[in-house]
Amino acid sequence: MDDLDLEKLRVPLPMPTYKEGFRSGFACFVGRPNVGKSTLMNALVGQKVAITSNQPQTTRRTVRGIVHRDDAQLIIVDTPGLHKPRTLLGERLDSLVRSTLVEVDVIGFCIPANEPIGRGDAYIARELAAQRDTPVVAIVTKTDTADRKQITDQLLAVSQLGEWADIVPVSANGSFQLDTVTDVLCGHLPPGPPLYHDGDLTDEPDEMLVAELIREASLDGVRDELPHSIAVVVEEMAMRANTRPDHSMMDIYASLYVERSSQKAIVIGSKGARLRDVGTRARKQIEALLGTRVFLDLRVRVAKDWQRDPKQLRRLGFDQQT
Ligand SMILES: Nc1nc2c(ncn2[C@@H]2O[C@H](COP(=O)(O)OP(=O)(O)OP(=O)(O)O)[C@@H](O)[C@H]2O)c(=O)[nH]1
Repeated sequence: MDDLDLEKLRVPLPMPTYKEGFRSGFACFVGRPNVGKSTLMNALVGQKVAITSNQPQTTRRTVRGIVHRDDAQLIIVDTPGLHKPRTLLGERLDSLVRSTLVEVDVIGFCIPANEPIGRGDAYIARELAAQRDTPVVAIVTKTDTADRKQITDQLLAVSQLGEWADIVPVSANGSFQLDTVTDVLCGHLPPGPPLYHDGDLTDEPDEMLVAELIREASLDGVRDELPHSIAVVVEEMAMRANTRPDHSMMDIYASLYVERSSQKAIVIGSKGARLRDVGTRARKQIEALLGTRVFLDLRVRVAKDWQRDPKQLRRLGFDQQT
C-alpha cells in the first residue's frame, strides 16, 4: 500500500448550490511594492495565502485567494508590485501583472495612507487609465498608520489622480473596513456560479505555499540586494511511511538559492545559526499550514546571477507565466 496515490482516488465534489443573483469573479490588487497588497488579500481571505514582508518586491508569483460569501465568491489575484523593470525577472513580473490586469473583473489600486503620492503611483495610474474596460477601485491602505487629517488629505489626493469607480480607506492590520472592501469589489463582479468549493481559500499547490513560507522566513533581517537574490524550491515533500496516525510527519527537502557564494555565507550565518533559525521559523509556519509535524531539510545553493539568466529562471519556476 506504500505507493497509493491519493490524488488519483480523490472523487471530485459537486459544486455548491447557490442563490439567485449570486456573483463570482476576479479582482486583482496593483500598486507600488510594499503598499500592503498581500497583507490585504490575506486579511480579506481570513488566512495567510500570500507571504508578506517589509522588503519591497516580495511578491513574485500570482497567488489566488478566495473570499466566500452567501451572495458572492471573490477570487483575489495578488500580483507583484508594478514598477519599471531592471532585471529579466523584473520584466517577467511586469508582463505577468499586465496580463492579469486584462483578465480580471475589477482592479484594486492600493496606495498607502501614510506616504505622499509619488511618481510610482502616477505611473501606475497612467497604466490603469489605459484599461478602460475594467473598473478600478482606489484603496487607501494602512490607515492605522495615519491620523484623520492625513487620511482625508490622502483620499482627496487619490481622487485627483484618476477616474475611480470607488475610493475606500482600509487597514488590514487594524481590521478596519475589510468588509467594505469586499462589498465594493463584489459589486463589480458579474452574475455567475461559484468557481471554487466552499472551503477552498487558495488554488496554490502545497509545495508552492511551503516554498513561499521558507522564503518569507529567510527574508527577515536580510538587507540590500540579498532579499531579491533568494529563491526557494521544494525538491521533495512526502508523508513519512509507517508512523502511528497521531505521530504523522511530513518530510520536506528544500533548496534555498542565492546568486553568489558571499550571499551563501550570510544566509547560513556563523556556525549555521542563521539557517537553523530560518528553518525553525519556517517549519512552525508549515506545520500550522499542513496540520502535521514536519521534518525540514533546508540546503543553501548558489545559482549564479539567476535573476538575469533565462535557463536558471525556468529551473527556479519562473516561466513566461509564473
Ligand atoms: N501598519 C500597517 N502595516 C501594514 C498594513 N498592511 C501591510 N502592512 C505592512 O506593510 C509591509 C508590506 O506589506 P505587503 O503586504 O508585503 O506589501 P505588498 O504590496 O504585497 O508588497 P510587494 O509584495 O513588495 O509588492 C509589511 O511589513 C506589512 O506588515 C496595515 O494595514 N497596517
